[in-house]
Amino acid sequence: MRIRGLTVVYKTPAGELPAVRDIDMDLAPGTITGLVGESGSGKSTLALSLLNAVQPPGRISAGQIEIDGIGDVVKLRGDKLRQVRGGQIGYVFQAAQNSLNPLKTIGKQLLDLGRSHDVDNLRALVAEAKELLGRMGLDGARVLDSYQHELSGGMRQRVGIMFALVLNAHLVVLDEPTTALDVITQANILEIVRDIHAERNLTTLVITHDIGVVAEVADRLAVMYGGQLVEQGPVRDVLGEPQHPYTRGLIQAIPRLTGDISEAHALPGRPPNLSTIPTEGCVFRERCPLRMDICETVEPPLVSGSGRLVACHAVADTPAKGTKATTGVSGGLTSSRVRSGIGEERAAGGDDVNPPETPTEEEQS
Ligand SMILES: Nc1ncnc2c1ncn2[C@@H]1O[C@H](COP(=O)(O)OP(=O)(O)OP(=O)(O)O)[C@@H](O)[C@H]1O
Repeated sequence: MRIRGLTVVYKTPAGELPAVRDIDMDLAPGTITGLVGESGSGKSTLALSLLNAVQPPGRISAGQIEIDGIGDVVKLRGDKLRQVRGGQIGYVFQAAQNSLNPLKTIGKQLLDLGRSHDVDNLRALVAEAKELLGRMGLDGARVLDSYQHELSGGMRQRVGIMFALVLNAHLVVLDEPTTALDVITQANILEIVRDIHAERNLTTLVITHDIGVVAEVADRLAVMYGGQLVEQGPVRDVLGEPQHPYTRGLIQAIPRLTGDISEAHALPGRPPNLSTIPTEGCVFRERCPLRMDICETVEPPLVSGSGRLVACHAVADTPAKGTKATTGVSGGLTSSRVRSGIGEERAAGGDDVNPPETPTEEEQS
């Protein structure tokens, strides 16, 4: 999946405001990408766009979402769009454990899904559902005969995953798959996500505000703030050596089991909402310890280096003359790896480092 220039706006009393702005992102086949960010950063809006399922008062106002073999999802309408949803892209909704129909058994809901996708062989569909549920440690026949209130939260979440996969989707989006589950069930669900992803060679996007979840399952990590992607890269690199001050802040806010508890620092301030997202300059500057004058007016481009994409003036450049760089985040940000990556692009491409249209093969791997 290649997302280019994706912008999604919501109609508000102050006019249409972007919740997702000019996003470029690739989901490479066979990878699990984690998308993290605080509440309100635009994760669910981005995820719904992937199915062209943003509802009024929202709409996709610009961009393309190309999927191999399908084309641009943004342009799909009617029957074709309905077939792609579920058939090619499976979606496990936020709080999936509460999104089942309370008045119908799971089996009845499965048959409804099959009929709405013109599945001829409903018996085979039921067999596939049982097999998937069995694969996730459940008694398929019993679950299909149950109403949602007869199942635990973890069981319902597994039913949600079954619904996303039963039509053989190859691209799967899981929105907060483990929220509201206890830690044991959480670990269990993540193991299932990993196993089924590998077995079926899926392309998976896991949306979460919990970096721990991403560390468990993802190959790649994308960090979102104020409707924009501020850092992307291989999960180990981003977590091991975060470069954007927001990513660093998110990681520093996690309390450790070992070491000094006082080492965990909450990110100061609050994330912006639609009406307070800055319309020029850097979206993160209000909370940034490395804020410089340039951040007020110039939006930092997403710059690539060493397989990483980062949108930060402080990472991309030494502070320009006359700017006031505030220190406070140490290490990593000015690492020679980033500098040399950016330096190489400058040498090759002139003064301006523009966001790359397509990440290189090295970046994707
Ligand atoms: N139907 C809507 N109408 C107006 N604004 C909306 C609507 N849905 C979302 N928004 C706004 O869009 C922004 C992004 O919301 P979104 O739900 O995509 O974020 P999120 O990162 O998924 O948050 P959460 O983790 O809380 O679900 C927020 O400022 C939110 O208030």
